[in-house]
Amino acid sequence: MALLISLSGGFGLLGGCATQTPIMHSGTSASQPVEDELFQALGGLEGIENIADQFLYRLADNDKVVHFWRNSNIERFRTQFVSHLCDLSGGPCVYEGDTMEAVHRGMDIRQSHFNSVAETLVLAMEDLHVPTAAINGLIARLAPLHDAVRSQLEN
Ligand code: HEM
Repeated sequence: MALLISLSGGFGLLGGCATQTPIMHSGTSASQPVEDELFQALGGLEGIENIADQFLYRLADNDKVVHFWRNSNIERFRTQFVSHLCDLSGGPCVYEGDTMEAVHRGMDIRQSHFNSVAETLVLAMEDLHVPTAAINGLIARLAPLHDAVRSQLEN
């Protein structure tokens, strides 16, 4: 239940992108922000951090998939996840972690696992009253990553 929280020592202590200066996309200037509507609709960086935290709280209660994070550094995951969602939604972050394929290789993620993680993310956003259009917008940007995340096994 409180597995993830105990691993991380409490979310209140977690660091995140907000405390750092976001890395701007190359080719941009202060007068030409790359932030798009989806990033704004998600509540900006603070909103995305809240989404990541709520996602982790819900994940801790999700017996179908929580074991995948058993050996993970949750604070690191949280930082990278925020950066990835910020980048993906058009915010001023540059995700510099490994590719989705490399990160998830060998985890044997099945379709049911993928669906459960996606559902957990949607429920987390609903908890926070993120507008439905923004939820759908983020899911639409995550969907193309499906094949990179999922194992090749058909199951
Ligand atoms: C579109 C869907 C997904 C996206 C965009 C995504 C994104 C990410 C990101 C950005 C990270 C952090 C990478 C890093 O540490 O550098 C990560 C790590 C991780 N993801 Fe996913 N993920 C997705 C689906 C899933 C699913 C379905 C599972 C399992 C059922 C999963 C399990 C994990 C685990 C366990 C880690 C931590 C790996 C570690 O500790 O090194 N992910 N994911």
